[in-house]
Amino acid sequence: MYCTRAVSDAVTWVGGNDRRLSLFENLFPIPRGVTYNSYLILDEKTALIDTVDASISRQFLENIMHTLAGRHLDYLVVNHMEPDHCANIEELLLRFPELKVVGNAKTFTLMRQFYDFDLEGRIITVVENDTLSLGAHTLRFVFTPMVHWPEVMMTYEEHEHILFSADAFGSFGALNGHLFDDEIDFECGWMADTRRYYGNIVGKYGPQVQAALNKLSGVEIRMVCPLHGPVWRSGLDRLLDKYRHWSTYTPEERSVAVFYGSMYGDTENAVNILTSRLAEAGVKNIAVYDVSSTHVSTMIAEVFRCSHLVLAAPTYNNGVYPAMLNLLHDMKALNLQNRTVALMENGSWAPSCARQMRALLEEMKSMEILEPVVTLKSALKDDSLAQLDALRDALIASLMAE
Ligand SMILES: Cc1cc2nc3c(=O)[nH]c(=O)nc-3n(C[C@H](O)[C@H](O)[C@H](O)COP(=O)(O)O)c2cc1C
Repeated sequence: MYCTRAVSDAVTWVGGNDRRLSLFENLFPIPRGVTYNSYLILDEKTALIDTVDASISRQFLENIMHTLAGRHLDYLVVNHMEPDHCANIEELLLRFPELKVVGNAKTFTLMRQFYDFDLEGRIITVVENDTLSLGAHTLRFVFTPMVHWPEVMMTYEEHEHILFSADAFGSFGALNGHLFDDEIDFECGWMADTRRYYGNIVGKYGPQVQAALNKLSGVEIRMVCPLHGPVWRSGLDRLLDKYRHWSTYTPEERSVAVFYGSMYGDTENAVNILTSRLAEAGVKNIAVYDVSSTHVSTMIAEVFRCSHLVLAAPTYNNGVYPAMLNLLHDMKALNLQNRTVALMENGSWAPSCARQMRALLEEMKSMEILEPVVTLKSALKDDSLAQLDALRDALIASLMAE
């Protein structure tokens, strides 16, 4: 049975939810599930904006057939060729013999790499700013390469001022009946999932996101329809503000996120003492994560949020504790920059973890390392407490600085 929602009189959401998938991209935990959004526009001509993942094909096809109500599908616009949005192209070509697929040159290169179906006479290749009239509605194609794949474009509908934004402005999380951002409590789960989606999926491509935002800056946008998560119509300014922060690697808040690794609890104990002393000194909202039990995608999202990071870990086989190393590698891979970092190391005979963490941070841009670096030799002792307090003071002074 179909399950659709009206986006406007002419535009219908024909996507669906997957709450069974545990790992998005076989990497990222999605305990709240995920949506695959697709939008059908009915005018003199009919146009579908992107398709969905194979896991929800049945629901998707029922949605489309119901919404079309016997009409033909004229156009399928492919904004993004990632397979979680492309599983149904062939089926649509078979069901609608007159259907034309709209994409750019790179779209069709990727389509031919992924699939074998015959595109002869079935494609319309567009270039930047080309338009396609559906009647009252006109689609304009805005190229946004590397947000986050090379072929990505956004489709701007000029009559209703709707931006179909591909993966940009997307979020993890299944839609629980709600479709619009004003139907959900955004701070309750959604904000964290939107940040985690951005940081891990799009985060590396800040300059390209900036280029896309600049391209769209003069355009009136009343609604943003992404390929995952809610449709944005009320809180658009808030989302754009977040995207400006994230894409320039500017922290959202002056606050501290502590990431620690610990086998026997000694580094953890020192972290607990440091955070207690920070709290006693009035620092609010300190976030603490065990790198061994927290998924790296959650920690990456927190790095995007916070201005100050504390990295605390044991030395392990003359190297950095592996789970901490994983976080640092991910931070580098995702282009993270512009943070203030405090370091704490442990080691029972030759602690060298801080030196190695510092070297990795120096490979990133604009990472300020606070002094002193705290070195523990096994358990924290009275004589190291002064070091810990000095680090606390340095963190507070830096947090309070403009
Ligand atoms: C497999 C393994 C490798 C280690 N390698 C080193 C090392 O290279 N240098 C060092 O000083 N300590 C090394 N240690 C010791 C720990 O870093 C040290 O005991 C530390 O205090 C553990 O902190 P924790 O109590 O927070 O787990 C190693 C420990 C283990 C289990």
